[in-house]
Amino acid sequence: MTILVTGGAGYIGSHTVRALQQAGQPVLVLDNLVYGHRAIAEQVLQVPLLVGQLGDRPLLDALLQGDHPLLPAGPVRAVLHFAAYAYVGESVTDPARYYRNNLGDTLVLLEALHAEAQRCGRPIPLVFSSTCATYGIPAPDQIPISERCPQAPINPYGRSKWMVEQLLADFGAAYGQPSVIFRYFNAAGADPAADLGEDHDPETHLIPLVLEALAGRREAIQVFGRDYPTPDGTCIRDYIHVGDLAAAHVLGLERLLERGGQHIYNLGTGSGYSVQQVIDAARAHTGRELRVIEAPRRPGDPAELVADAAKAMAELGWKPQRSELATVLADAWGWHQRRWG
Ligand SMILES: NC(=O)c1ccc[n+]([C@@H]2O[C@H](COP(=O)([O-])OP(=O)(O)OC[C@H]3O[C@@H](n4cnc5c(N)ncnc54)[C@H](O)[C@@H]3O)[C@@H](O)[C@H]2O)c1
Ligand SMILES: O=c1ccn([C@@H]2O[C@H](COP(=O)(O)OP(=O)(O)O[C@H]3O[C@H](CO)[C@H](O)[C@H](O)[C@H]3O)[C@@H](O)[C@H]2O)c(=O)[nH]1
Repeated sequence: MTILVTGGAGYIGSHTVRALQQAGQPVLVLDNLVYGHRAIAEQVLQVPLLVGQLGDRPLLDALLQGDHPLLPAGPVRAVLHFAAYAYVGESVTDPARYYRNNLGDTLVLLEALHAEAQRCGRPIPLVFSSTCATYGIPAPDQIPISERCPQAPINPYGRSKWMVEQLLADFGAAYGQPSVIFRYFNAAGADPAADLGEDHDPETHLIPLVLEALAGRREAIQVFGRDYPTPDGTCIRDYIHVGDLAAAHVLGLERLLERGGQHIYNLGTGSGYSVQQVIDAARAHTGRELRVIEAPRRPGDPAELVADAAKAMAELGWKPQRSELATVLADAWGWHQRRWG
C-alpha cells in the first residue's frame, strides 16, 4: 500500500521521500507546487506527483480508497503531512491564508481519514510536521525544551500548528486516529549527494541566506539583534540536519504502523549555536567573506530555542547522524554550489 506524502515537493518532504524510497516504501506526493518544485519530484526523486490541494476532499477520498491512477501500490496506508505555509511574518499580516491552509486543509484531511477508517475498519496513521514555534518564548529555565514545556505560540503560523496538534489529540481520543507529532527545531542542510536541498522563494532562513551572501548572490547578511541575553548577544537555535529529520519520519512511521497510538517528539540536536557562530562557521568552511549588517530584532524571535530530544532517541532509537554544525553547513554549501555554482 501507498504512503501519501503531502508537501513532498518541498524541502523537508523531498528528503523524506528519498528516505522512504530507500526504505522500500511506495510513495505518492501530493503538492500544490505553491512552494514545491516539480523537477525535484519528477526528475530527481522520480516519484509520482499529484499536483493538487490538500483540502480537496473528493481527491482525498479517491486516494484513500485506492481509486486514482497515480497511486503506485494501491490505497493509502499512512500519511506523512508536511504541506503547510511557513512564513512567520506573512502569517501575521495574512493570518487567514495560514489558518485556511494549515488548519482548514488539515481538518479536511483528518475528516477524510476518519471516514475511510470507518468505511474500511482500519485506521490510517498520520505523521504531522509541527514546530518549536509552538513553544512561543520559553523561560530560560525551560531550556533545553522538552515535550512537556508549555505551548504558547506567539504568531498565527505557530498557532495554526498548535491547533492541528489539538485536533490530533481530539481525533485520537474520540476516533482512535493514530498520529506522531514531530516538533522540528531549525531544519537545515541538504542531501550529501547535493541533488536535494533548501530552495525557498522567498528565502528567510539563516543558513541559506548566509551561504548566498558568501557566494556573492546576496549583498550582505543582516543580523537581527545583538542585544539578546546570550553570550554574544545574538539568538541561539538548534540546527537539525534535514536528513536526520527524514530518518526520524521513517522510524516514526514504522512505529505507528506497528503499534498505533498518539505520540509527540521534539526533533533537535540538544546543541545551540548563535547567529554569529553560524556566520563564523560558514566563513571558515567556505574560506570566503561576507558583509554583515546590524539590524534590529525581528519581532517574535525568542533568544534561545534548543531541544531536549531524549524522548525521540529513547522511544524511536533515533540519533542525529549529520547534525554537527560543520556537516550541516558543508552539505548546504554543496547543494548551493551544485545548484547555483
Ligand atoms: N523548515 C523548517 O525549519 C521547519 C521547522 C519546523 C516545522 N516545519 C514544518 O515542516 C513542513 C515542511 O517545511 P518545509 O521547510 O519543507 O516547507 P516547504 O514550503 O519547502 O514545503 C511545504 C510544501 O507543501 C506544499 N503545500 C503547502 N500547502 C499545501 C496545500 N494546502 N496542499 C498541497 N500542498 C501544499 C508547498 O507547495 C511545499 O512544496 C511544514 O509543515 C513546516 O511548517 C519546517
Ligand atoms: O537574515 C536573517 C535570518 C535569520 N536571522 C536569525 O537567525 C535565527 C534563525 O532564524 P530562521 O529564520 O532561520 O529560523 P527561525 O528560528 O525563525 O525558525 C522558526 O520558523 C521556522 C519556519 O520558517 C520553523 O517553524 C522553526 O521551527 C521556527 O523556529 C533567528 O534568530 C533569526 O533572527 C538573522 O539574524 N538574519
